Amino acid sequence: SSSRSDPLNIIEACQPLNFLLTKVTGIQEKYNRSGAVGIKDLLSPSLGSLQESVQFNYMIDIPWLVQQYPPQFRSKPLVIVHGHQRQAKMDMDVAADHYKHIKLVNAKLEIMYGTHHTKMMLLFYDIGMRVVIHTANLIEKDWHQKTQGVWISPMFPKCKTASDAKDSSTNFKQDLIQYMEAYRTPHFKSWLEKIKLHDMSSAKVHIIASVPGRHIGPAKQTWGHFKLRKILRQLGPGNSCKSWPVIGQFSSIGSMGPTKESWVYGEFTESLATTKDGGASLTMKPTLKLIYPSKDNVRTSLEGYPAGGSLPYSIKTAVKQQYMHQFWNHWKSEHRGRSAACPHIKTYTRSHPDGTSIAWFAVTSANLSKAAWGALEKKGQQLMIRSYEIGVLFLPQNYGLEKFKTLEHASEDPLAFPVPYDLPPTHYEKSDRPWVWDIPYMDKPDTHGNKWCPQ
Ligand SMILES: CC(C)c1cccc2c(O)c(C(=O)O)cnc12
Repeated sequence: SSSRSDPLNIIEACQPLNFLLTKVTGIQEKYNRSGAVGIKDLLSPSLGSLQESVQFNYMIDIPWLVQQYPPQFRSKPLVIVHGHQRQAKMDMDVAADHYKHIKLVNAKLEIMYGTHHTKMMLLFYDIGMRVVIHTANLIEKDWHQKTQGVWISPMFPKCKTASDAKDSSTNFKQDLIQYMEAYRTPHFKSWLEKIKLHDMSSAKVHIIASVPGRHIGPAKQTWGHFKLRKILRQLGPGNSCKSWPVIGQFSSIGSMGPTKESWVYGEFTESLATTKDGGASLTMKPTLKLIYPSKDNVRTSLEGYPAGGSLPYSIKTAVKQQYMHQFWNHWKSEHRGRSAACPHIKTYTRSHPDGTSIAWFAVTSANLSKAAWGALEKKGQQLMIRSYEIGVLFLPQNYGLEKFKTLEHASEDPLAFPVPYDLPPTHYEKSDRPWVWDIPYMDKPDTHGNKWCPQ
């Protein structure tokens, strides 16, 4: 249909960046009408005649997920890739038993505390396939009143022979195949054969992924923040951006070590600050700005304190890293109407100090943690990663540009980048505290008049 709300029109209107936010219940419709999708839009018949799909995720409510598929696709073969073990794995097996079209694949997690965070959909149609890389769990509340990110590929045409099925200039297909091969599971054999028969030359993003392991040699640059460093070294901004702040935005924080140089303002910032051919560590490190909801951002959000149930920053970790306070900035998204839609999206970017342009942008499942991005061990010889993560990196030259203007400050430019939050970021006040999920908040009620008493 020709209506703007038809899912295919939403997808086509967001080309060539194809970066969307999820629809939010309870904000003005104008902020959901363009640049936003719901899960039913992504699975809509108007995007293609679905034959089968693969859902990679962390939290999956199987009955709810099945209901998000349109009736005519609801019994097409569905593979769910998850990382649950022990009781949670058994619970998944029981839930899936009720559906004969569903098969479960259990990702190997051989390093302690690793999780399968990756959120990706492989949608196979009659004429081709789409890849969706996003940040939302497959549970209702992740698609209700949060800010989530979605990158959706163009339709990748199915080819008759593998030689017709080209890759993109960003090696998207090769990197997707390499990521799936890293699961080392025979269940992926048929999917990998199918993927190889698709022409992915239209993909304009780079894949930045993580797989569990102690990666050495070339593998050290294949995953995590060293993959980002490798791409930025080859194709990143020039030295003109040396003074531009690097920005991280996420929904959880791991243990960063005893000082800022231990990891976050050490190896991690060095990767975010990498420029083409110029050594990031040779000259001064740029300002690091971290966007994470304050206690008041959560209290005044649409969900109220319960939004904090998806912001699992623990007090025992927070007390060990008070030095993080210098980096905190509010969650603020006035220009997208989402200041009250707590972020579950994770993004990383490098922005001009005035916020009018950015040098690159990444959206990913990876929070601010060594488990997700990797941490150097053995005198820098190996990069240890605990979890599966996947994200996409947008570089301006893949769109014929030097830099991206930001949509917030250049609203008519079709190539202006739709950054999900307001730039420049707003630093916490002295009295602000980062949201911590396992301590009580009894002083002020939230938007629903409730307090927060976790136990
Ligand atoms: C601490 C763990 C169990 C947790 C709590 C709340 C929300 C979480 C979440 O949203 C993810 C994810 O999205 O991958 C992953 N772990 C989450």
